[in-house]
Amino acid sequence: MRPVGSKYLLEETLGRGATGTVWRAQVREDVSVPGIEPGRPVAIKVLREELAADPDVVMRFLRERSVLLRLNHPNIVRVRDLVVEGELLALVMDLVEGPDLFRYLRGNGPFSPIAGALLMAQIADALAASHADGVVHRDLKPANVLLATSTVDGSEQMHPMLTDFGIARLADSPGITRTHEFVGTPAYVAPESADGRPQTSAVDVYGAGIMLYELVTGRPPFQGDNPVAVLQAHLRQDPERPRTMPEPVWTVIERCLRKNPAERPGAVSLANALRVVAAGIGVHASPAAVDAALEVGALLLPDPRPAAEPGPVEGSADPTQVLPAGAGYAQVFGAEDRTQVMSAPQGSADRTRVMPPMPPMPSSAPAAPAATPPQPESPHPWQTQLRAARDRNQQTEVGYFDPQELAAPQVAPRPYQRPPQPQQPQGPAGYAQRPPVAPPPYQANQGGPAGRPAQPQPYGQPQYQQPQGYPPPQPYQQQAAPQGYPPPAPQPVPARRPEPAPARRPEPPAPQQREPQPAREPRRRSRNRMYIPGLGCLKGCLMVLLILAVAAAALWNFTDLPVYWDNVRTWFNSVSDWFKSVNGS
Ligand SMILES: Nc1ncnc2c1ncn2[C@@H]1O[C@H](COP(=O)(O)OP(=O)(O)OP(=O)(O)O)[C@@H](O)[C@H]1O
Repeated sequence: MRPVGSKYLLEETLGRGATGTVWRAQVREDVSVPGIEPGRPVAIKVLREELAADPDVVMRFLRERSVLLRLNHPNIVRVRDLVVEGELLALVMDLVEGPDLFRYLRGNGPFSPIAGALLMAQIADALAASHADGVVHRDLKPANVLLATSTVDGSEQMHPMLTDFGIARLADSPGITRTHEFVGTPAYVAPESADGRPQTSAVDVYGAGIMLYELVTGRPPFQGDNPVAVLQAHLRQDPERPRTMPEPVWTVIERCLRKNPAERPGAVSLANALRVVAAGIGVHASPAAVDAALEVGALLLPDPRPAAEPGPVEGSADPTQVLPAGAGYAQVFGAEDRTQVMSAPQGSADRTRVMPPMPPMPSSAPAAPAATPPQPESPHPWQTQLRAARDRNQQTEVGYFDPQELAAPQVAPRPYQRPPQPQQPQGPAGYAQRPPVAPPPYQANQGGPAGRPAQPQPYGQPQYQQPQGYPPPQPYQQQAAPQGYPPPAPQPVPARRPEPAPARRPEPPAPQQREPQPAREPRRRSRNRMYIPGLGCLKGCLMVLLILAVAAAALWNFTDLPVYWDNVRTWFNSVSDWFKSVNGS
């Protein structure tokens, strides 16, 4: 066993990411660490040398210590200790026995919409708690959700736990990232992060929307040949509703993926909405639950700022990590942004900006004032690290882009500012009137129990599993992609996945500020679809027989065939008569 710091012994590697290596470890017998029972194994994330050698990262590490240690929620992996010793930076966490969600998805295929919604509801709970504490995750993705498994009454249960809080921000240091780089994972990066606008907790809600889409379909909504293409898709493309996705699930995803962060729901309302959706799309959902699910848009309000928000923590080293009690935006904006320790040019935005200049977006996102274009710099050694061979393909990236392509920077960043304030309710105003709803529309493929309670609950593995028809893990397999970015996944929805019954209400119209798109006619299908093996072959055979019959009739009527046929019969009769006469004699 390898010692790390003076208190821990590393046992074995659990995995490696862009920011460090995670080890299974133990506390030395002769020391005691608050919160860690003696003998209990822990997970230790040893940050990469580049990070540990960066004085700015060390400074952040120390400053954010109290915040990271304070995050305490059933769906957040608890950080127990931060080690800063010599050249070593490490986070000591609770050890989670179980796969991460990325691996689970790759091995088991997508979740049913109900299971996906309930899983994301728990992750939204975790986000709500951290946002209330002023902490934005900034790197939400399946690889950062660990599934704690336990056996209850003989069945395996899973419990999602969000990890890597604050790590993206730690890595987002001037010594590590440079003017044209960003920290994040392109498939999950919010548009405002991609083009350098200020980031708020809405970036996490965007990431949650991407994740929900991926949980239910098996692939993220925006893909491209390279990171820039993916980021451009985040900025410009509207996500497309998959054919098989229930309407309420799509409503939630579409709202989370709004280009304008102010139009996205807060994490609290997202969690509530997801539970309402899960309760209303099951086979046995009551009409009231179905109705509620179809009206879920009305629940997706921007951050409602619950009354029980914590005030500023006395003595907090980094006030921007903590929500000022009762403070509005003006107060936060008016305060000096102490997190801006980066040596960015005056007036530049968060250095997480990376995108090349984009034409004005169709969304209502506020236009950015132009500023001095950043100066070119040579690639940082950190990039070399990122290009190194990895055993995973959902790496957090520090991207580097041609400065000529960069978008003009904007106002100073507020990476940890208050989440968006409540705005006008984003109710169903923008949606078509809902026609009368009869029976639950998603009965065809939902297996949820009747009236599933809208509350967090442990997930049994069977609930999540989509045992049939999921394509093998090609969508996630590493392909030749620059900088280790996950390659675009193939499109197919699992072939044998049952489809939901046709939607009972018209497609909601595209949000007002989006580019007009040709309306897609919902595919009409019989309500009682049944798959009969060999039906296609049978139809083909019948068709061939029909053609032969028509051809024979035509030959008979329009050619001399009857004459030839009479001749043949005559010859046949004379031959048979001859045989009879021979036999008779
Ligand atoms: N607390 C933990 N308990 C058990 N395993 C963990 C824990 N934290 C991380 N791991 C495992 O370690 C591996 C690497 O974790 P890490 O967070 O570095 O990966 P990552 O999220 O893919 O990296 P990055 O986001 O930096 O690209 C993951 O596969 C995860 O399963």
